[in-house]
Amino acid sequence: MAAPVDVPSPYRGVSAPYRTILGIDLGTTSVKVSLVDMDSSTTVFSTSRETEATIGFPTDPRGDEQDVAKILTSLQNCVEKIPEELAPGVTRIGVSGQMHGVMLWRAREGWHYSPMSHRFETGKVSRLYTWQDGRCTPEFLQTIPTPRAHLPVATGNGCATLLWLARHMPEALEGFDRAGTVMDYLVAMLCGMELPVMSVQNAASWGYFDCGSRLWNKEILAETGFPCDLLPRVLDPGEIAGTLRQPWCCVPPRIDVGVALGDLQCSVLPSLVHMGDAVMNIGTSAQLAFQMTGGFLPPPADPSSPVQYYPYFGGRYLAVAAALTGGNALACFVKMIQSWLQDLGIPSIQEDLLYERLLASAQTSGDTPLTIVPTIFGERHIPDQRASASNVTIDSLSVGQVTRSLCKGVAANLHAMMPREFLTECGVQRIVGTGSALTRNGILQEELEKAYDIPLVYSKTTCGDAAYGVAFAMLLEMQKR
Ligand SMILES: Nc1ncnc2c1ncn2[C@@H]1O[C@H](COP(=O)(O)OP(=O)(O)OP(=O)(O)O)[C@@H](O)[C@H]1O
Ligand SMILES: O=C(CO)[C@@H](O)[C@H](O)[C@H](O)[C@H](O)CO
Repeated sequence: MAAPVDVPSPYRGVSAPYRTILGIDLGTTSVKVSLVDMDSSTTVFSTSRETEATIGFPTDPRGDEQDVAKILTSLQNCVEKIPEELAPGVTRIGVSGQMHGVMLWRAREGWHYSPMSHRFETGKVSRLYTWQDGRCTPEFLQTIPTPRAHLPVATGNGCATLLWLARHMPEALEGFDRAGTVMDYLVAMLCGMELPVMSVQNAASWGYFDCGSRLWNKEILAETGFPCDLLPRVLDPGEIAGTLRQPWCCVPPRIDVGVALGDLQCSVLPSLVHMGDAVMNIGTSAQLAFQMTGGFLPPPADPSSPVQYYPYFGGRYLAVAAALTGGNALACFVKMIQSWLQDLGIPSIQEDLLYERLLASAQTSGDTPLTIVPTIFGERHIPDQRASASNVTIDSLSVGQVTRSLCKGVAANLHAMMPREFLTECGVQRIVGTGSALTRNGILQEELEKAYDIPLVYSKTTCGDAAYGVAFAMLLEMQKR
């Protein structure tokens, strides 16, 4: 292991206007960073970048893979934007991000640090096999052992992906001796850790993890030839994983870094302040979640149930409808229009402008009989279902009507997974809407309000960001100690 680099003079004895926690979210579409003031819990700086990390030709046609180097570059470009006067005040780092996914790296060769630029570069790493990866078909899932866990295993879950790779593409595992989510890799890199650690939240999202005993199902996995040595040690949410070894971009060294958390738990935490509230977060995917009372124990695994119980904070659980269909359905529509324009030799239109025009035409189109089921990625409880359109009439094909029915379809899909009646029976009286795919889309808001017909309020501040949420989680943890 390399010796820690000396603290450069700019970090010595500098006082900053705020003492802050740096929250990082490694999302599927974008990375976000938030500096949260420890006294007021407010955001004093935030920025984000689209990673454009998706690889065009994955190793399996049903796969969904991202380039880890692009994610790291986008993140460091964000961190470098932290204003000079705020950087010395960073006292802790919290990391959250896309759950379920898995990447591999080689110990001591997984990254390189440049003492000149204070930036890292990726070394010997695999691609990131994301939560949207579809190679573990229902047929494949039937051939793998039943886990001893309350969460069923679905395609895109880390352990299922590793099992698939071990069986069908063993060369993809060769040369690697470490694995984790991309967030665990980042934490290991920042802290110079020989072995990565993972939180209960992300371990549960990989499958084959028993939240009760906090143990991996190693004996079950070992029988299948699964490389159990790759499974990281598991910590509780809020625990410290290590210490930042070197100055990183503008962030001073020797500050604590928390074990990486799930984006789902972090994005709902700041908004779930009242019992009786549920949080609806729509980013690349969509989740509707509320907190179960202390002492609640989840029922045994039921893969056909659209509601699952995810580990939250302090040993509690969240009831969650985690739809694979969210902003990605609209993003797919936008990409389709752009590629049609290109194929037809018509000048392309900027993405943000296209969203603006589509949403404006849906605003004037009013209701429509056209029905779109937008489940292009299937859903975990119905993996074979794909998107479809019905009730297509000659006068329901305007761009505004198609956009509106797509939004209506995203709302209907979430409502089918966790309907209004389920929420009210569980005491939910209000929904807090967060996530940029929801807060930027007035049509989606209208359609959700119609579908749910219970008060829906929107959190337009950064409170709904997982980057803010993970910083907030660390702040709560510090206040407890
Ligand atoms: N200009 C825009 N106007 C409205 N919606 C947009 C616009 N640009 C992107 N979106 C929506 O936002 C979604 C991406 O949201 P976001 O950046 O929050 O993703 P993310 O943080 O990577 O998601 P997640 O946290 O789920 O991984 C896209 O899928 C798209 O539906
Ligand atoms: O959207 C994601 C990443 O960008 C996922 O991690 C989801 O937020 C979510 O964690 C999942 O669908 C819950 O099971």
